[in-house]
Amino acid sequence: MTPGVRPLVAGNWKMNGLKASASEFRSMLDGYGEDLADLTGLMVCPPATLVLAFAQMSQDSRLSVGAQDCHAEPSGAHTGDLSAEMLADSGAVAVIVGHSERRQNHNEGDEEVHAKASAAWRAGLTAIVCVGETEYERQEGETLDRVGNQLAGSIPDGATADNLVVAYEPVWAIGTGNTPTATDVAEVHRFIRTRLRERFGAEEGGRIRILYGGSVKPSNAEELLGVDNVDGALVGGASLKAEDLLGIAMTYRTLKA
Ligand SMILES: O=C(CO)COP(=O)(O)O
Repeated sequence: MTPGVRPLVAGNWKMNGLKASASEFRSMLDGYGEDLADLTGLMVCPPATLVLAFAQMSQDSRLSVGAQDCHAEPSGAHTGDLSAEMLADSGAVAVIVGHSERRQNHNEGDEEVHAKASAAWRAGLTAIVCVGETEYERQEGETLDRVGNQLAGSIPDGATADNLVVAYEPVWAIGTGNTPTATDVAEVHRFIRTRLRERFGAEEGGRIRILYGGSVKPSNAEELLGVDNVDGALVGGASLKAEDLLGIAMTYRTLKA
């Protein structure tokens, strides 16, 4: 945690969810009471097909809806792509960019992620920029170099605590059940915090949320979310079950007690 920073627990549904998932979403809405909302922000990033429906359902709640990717251009001849403006128009307030699955499956490099983050800002969305090392890079001792390069290359100038969230997601921890030790998480998050302060100023850089992502579940949330400079979680698999995502958010009851 970072003193004075409201954490965020965000669920990344990836390519999962049909209209029938609305009941799962409604359970999240119902479970996200005012007492929990006082402790942490809660967001669901469903597939783009559900953004509009979920945004409409959550209109009077404090649960927010994000998207998982956007194109860098506002409109044009890009069959199958969606612009940040379209996502904002559908009710998204944030968009994940540079997730490792997009970096790997779609060959997205830092330059493209940078353009997508700029597009998010142009449309008034918060950019959730993902960074993280592969297993090989960790074994070779290259973790901080890799993360440092991704931060420098993927985040445009002008980041603030409102328009940027950084998600540290070690690639080898995603969907594997493996997580780094709390000490390793602390080292990387401290490094990211230092870089953000250097680039965006001590105060603004000190307030930008840095989420941890990779096999977060209710049973390990307390250990991971309690680490210094960990300001919430980006949750994949466990976010598909309302009780698990809420269970992770509820960790803040214990941590703030
Ligand atoms: O990629 C992730 C979130 O963006 C993490 O996924 P898992 O929580 O399934 O490991």
